[in-house]
Amino acid sequence: MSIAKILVVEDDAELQEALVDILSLNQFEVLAVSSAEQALQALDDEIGMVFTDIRMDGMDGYTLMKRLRAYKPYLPIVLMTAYGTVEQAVAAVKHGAVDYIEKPFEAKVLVEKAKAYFNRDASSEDDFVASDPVTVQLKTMAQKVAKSDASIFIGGASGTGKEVLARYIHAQSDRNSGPFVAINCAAIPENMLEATLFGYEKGSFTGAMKSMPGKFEQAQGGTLFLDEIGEMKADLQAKLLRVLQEREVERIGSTKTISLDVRVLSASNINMKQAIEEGRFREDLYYRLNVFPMRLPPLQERPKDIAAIADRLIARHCGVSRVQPMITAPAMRKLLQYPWPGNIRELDNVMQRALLMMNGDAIQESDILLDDAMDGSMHNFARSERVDESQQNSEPEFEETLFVNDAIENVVAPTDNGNAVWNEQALPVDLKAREMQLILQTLQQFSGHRQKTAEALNISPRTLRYKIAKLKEQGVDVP
Ligand SMILES: Nc1ncnc2c1ncn2[C@@H]1O[C@H](COP(=O)(O)OP(=O)(O)OP(=O)(O)O)[C@@H](O)[C@H]1O
Repeated sequence: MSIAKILVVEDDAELQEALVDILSLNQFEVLAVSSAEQALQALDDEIGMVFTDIRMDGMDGYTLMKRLRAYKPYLPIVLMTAYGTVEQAVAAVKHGAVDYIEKPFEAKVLVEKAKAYFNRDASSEDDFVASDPVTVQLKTMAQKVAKSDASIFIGGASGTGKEVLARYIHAQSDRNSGPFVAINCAAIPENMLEATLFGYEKGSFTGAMKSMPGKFEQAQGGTLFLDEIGEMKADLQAKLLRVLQEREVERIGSTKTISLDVRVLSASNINMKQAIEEGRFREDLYYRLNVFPMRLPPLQERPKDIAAIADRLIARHCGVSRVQPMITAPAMRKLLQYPWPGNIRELDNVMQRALLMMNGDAIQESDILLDDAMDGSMHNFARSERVDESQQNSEPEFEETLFVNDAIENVVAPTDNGNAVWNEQALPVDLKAREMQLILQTLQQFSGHRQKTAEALNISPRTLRYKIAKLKEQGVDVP
């Protein structure tokens, strides 16, 4: 839960005290100051909303609002206005205040405003948003099964929310005061996965400088979530099965057994039945993990989730200090018509882009930049280049705008050795950055082979050379 506070700026001591009491009684954290100057000093990342008086000695509420806006463009600011200044307050709303309250006001009006603008339900990352009948049913099932210690296997494509569901099950269980430990079995180097899961003693292998508890031990009293379990190699599958059967673990290099009180949840996006048939996954282990199977359908199969999850993602990215924009009907229609191959993770990216693109207080259809449209633009772009080249220009024509350069700066993160690496997380919204990403991925795919990369991208080797030179200028490590 966020520790964000409401800042109250009021020079009338009695009124200030009353405001603090009302808000505190309604579970808000409050910080009160008596002047605009003090408010500017008090401003920090914990301030999630401001109620300010307008007429104060020194700097007035309007000026304060403008100054606050400069620091924090999305901070909700509510002006408290006396009779006679309402018109000005209305004008101020046009210039950035989210609302105003006319004095004298009832306590409930103050609380309503606080709830409306401050109460961004970042309530919990653990909450599993479900609005579609399919997921509503799944959620009800999760609540019931959470109360037992049964192992649950969650199937579903990448980005459908398997980890979110696992966290939700933990949160709903009697183990929720214990730890939730998640490990992605595919992300840990094969030779380290055993040590990571079971722990090791100092000196048990080269590099084991000190003893370390494994994920099983770390999850004592709580839940261990084994993600991408389908990627686990056969010998480790056998060891995992033994640990699950005996409910005890031995660290590598130790003969001491440690009893376990851990509930195991697991997930995979591969077809486990097929993996078993092909001998890649042990059937006995699968049945131990799969006491209670759950499956998250692709987002496309639960369209009623789209609006609810989009709202939650927006709230998450706006945090407590930005007014949450609404999604216009045409924008929502666009979201509903898209097939979402990347599921909720892709929806998340699209919402983040929309928040960057939007102007005003609502997300418009044009702010929704879908991946396939972006890839499409990339191909159109490549085609238009070929036309340029056929005109025998000595150098390809590119719109190298400042925006492009900014975008590249955002997607490359410098490393310790001064080189830059591609930072997928920081990928911004514009098409050029996507284009550059595509070039790098294709280069990697063909181990840096220029000719093959150019062919795969359907651009000429000369264009590719030009683009690589541009990337290198930006400090990107090109394979
Ligand atoms: N029901 C939901 N409500 C809100 N956010 C969700 C929901 N489901 C997924 N998300 C968000 O979508 C993103 C992907 O979810 P998650 O990591 O749980 O997917 P996954 O199926 O485990 O993916 P992978 O198989 O790639 O590990 C996360 O940002 C998560 O917070």
